Amino acid sequence: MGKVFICDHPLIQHKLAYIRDEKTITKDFRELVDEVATLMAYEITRDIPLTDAQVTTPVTTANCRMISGRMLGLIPILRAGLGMVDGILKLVPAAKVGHIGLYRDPETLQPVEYYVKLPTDVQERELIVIDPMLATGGSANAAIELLKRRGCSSMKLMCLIAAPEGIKAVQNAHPEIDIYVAAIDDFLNDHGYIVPGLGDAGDRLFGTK
Ligand SMILES: O=P(O)(O)OC[C@H]1O[C@H](OP(=O)(O)OP(=O)(O)O)[C@H](O)[C@@H]1O
Ligand SMILES: O=c1cc[nH]c(=O)[nH]1
Ligand SMILES: [Mg+2]
Repeated sequence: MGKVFICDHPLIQHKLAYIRDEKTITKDFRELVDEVATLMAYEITRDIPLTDAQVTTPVTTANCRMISGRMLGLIPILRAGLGMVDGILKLVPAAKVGHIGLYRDPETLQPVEYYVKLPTDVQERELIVIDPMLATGGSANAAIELLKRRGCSSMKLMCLIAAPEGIKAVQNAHPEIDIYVAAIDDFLNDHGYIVPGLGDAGDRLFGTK
């Protein structure tokens, strides 16, 4: 079974409190999500393999370790996943970015696909599927299934806030996937919103409500 990692670094938790706050304006919300994404990227890249390398310093030769192996791919689920991309790219600027456009039908809560554009070598990359909110898990599962259908085999899921229902849904459908979150909240309300959550991440990022 894939693991669930709670990124409980004090800086992440402090910023998450402001992100949740209904008084936080769009500009600050966007900046805070970007900052938390950078901090979470530090955690999610912790197991990237290293190989020995020698570097010539101005003094002598240094035995170093450098990143080797498969390159990263970031897969934000539109729209809200976009808010975390730049923050991760600050740490891994060579990562390529693929976009999966999904919106959740407000009645059925089922994800509706409207856009897909992936790097041509996506199958060869270690992927991070990015979405601030894991509610029912329908959107994350749809994105992961789409990537698997395209031949992708190695991926992690990165969210700011998850509902227990969403974690269960991803674990049932994709038991091998590790999930990184800043917080696991209490439950979903009747409209499929995470409680206490932060409201609609896309609307708060882009000021659409
Ligand atoms: O786990 P789920 O129940 O599928 O819900 C989570 C999804 O809902 C939100 O997207 P939304 O449909 O609001 O689209 P948006 O990002 O364009 O606002 C959120 O960003 C996730 O993609
Ligand atoms: O709480 C929620 C649930 C789904 N999507 C959001 O943006 N927020
Ligand atoms: Mg939304």
